[in-house]
Amino acid sequence: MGKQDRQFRDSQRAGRYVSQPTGYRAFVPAALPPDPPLEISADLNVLLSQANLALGRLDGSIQTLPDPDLFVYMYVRKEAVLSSQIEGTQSSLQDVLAAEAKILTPDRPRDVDEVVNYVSAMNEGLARLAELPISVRLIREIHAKLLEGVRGSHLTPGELRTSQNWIGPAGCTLDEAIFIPPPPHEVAQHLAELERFLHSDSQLPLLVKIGLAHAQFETIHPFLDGNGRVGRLLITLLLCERSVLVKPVLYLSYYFKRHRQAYYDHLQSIRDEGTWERWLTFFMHGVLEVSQQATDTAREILELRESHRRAITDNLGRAAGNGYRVLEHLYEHPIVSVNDVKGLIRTTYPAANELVANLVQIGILQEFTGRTRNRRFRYEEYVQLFHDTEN
Ligand SMILES: Nc1ncnc2c1ncn2[C@@H]1O[C@H](COP(=O)(O)OP(=O)(O)OP(=O)(O)O)[C@@H](O)[C@H]1O
Repeated sequence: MGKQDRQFRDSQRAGRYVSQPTGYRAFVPAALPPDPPLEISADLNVLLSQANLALGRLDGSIQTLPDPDLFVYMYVRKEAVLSSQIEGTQSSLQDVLAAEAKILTPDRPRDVDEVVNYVSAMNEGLARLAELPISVRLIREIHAKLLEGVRGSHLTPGELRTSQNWIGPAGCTLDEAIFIPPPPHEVAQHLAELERFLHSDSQLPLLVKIGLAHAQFETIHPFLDGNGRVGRLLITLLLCERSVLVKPVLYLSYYFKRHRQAYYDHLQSIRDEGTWERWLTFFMHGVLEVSQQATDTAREILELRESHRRAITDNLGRAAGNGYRVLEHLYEHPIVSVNDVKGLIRTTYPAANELVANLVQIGILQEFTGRTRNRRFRYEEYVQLFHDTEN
């Protein structure tokens, strides 16, 4: 086959641009898997094994934690913050923790609710997996949750789009678009094909399947808003559904955010040049890098917990038992008030106040509102473990 023929064939591999009656050209994706079939080079194969190993190690390190659920809390919030930050949302992890602890500050970013919704969408999606496979129906439910009452909520949450959308610089017109996804009447059909691919017993390695599925989802762009976030949620849900991870602890959005332009460019060149393998290489690098980092985080959490348990044993005397209870609680609720502690250990206000003062004294908690009433205390070192990779 000549060079030009090959170029033409590759440009049609992921789909084709089709002229629409009103004059513009929309991209109509071809069903997965790619045809001509993927060529998994020796290098990509090595990377795939490394990514698989790193994911396995991450999964193992979470499962050996004394109470895995306790430690998942921050991973989910971190992924939610990063995925929402890729474009637009300004909220940080600290803002989300404060919002969840119901701390109202005048400078609270308005878009923090978006991240809180992302957390709910992730948790509900994971819970639904017990009853429902990953399907168009589940994706729509997740979308509805994600957009409930926030940015884009006027854009039909949970409903597939019925008009043409496009991707390009903010406020650009259809004529100026970088990319025009398939016309609205085809969306349901392309999503159904994607669902079939996900449930087919093709021999492709699971990570390859997930990488292909994410890119295909972004190409279909089935909603008027939130496509990026739903597509990234889909990655985590697939990893959990297929039991690659027992818990949602991979914050891959960290990688997409850091390499945002490359992320967008890869998605675009799949469509224009059929470069599925290049995208998969980029994707596997991300899985590898973030898995290793998340495994380190799990080890650091364990070490922190050990050292703080020791500090409690050494300093709290008879109150040590209550100290351990508060410490465990902090992994799921890193911000507490004296009243929270009072309720947790069922004691009097003065006793809870004293315990909190002791925990401040030994460096576990820190008051951060600067107020004398309604004080709030944060488990600072724990929150900091997740902070480094945020910005
Ligand atoms: N050529 C492209 N340029 C930019 N983004 C693209 C491109 N192709 C696909 N995308 C995907 O589209 C997403 C943006 O779509 P949309 O605005 O509907 O999603 P969102 O979740 O509301 O936004 P965002 O991901 O930007 O926060 C990007 O995150 C990316 O995943």
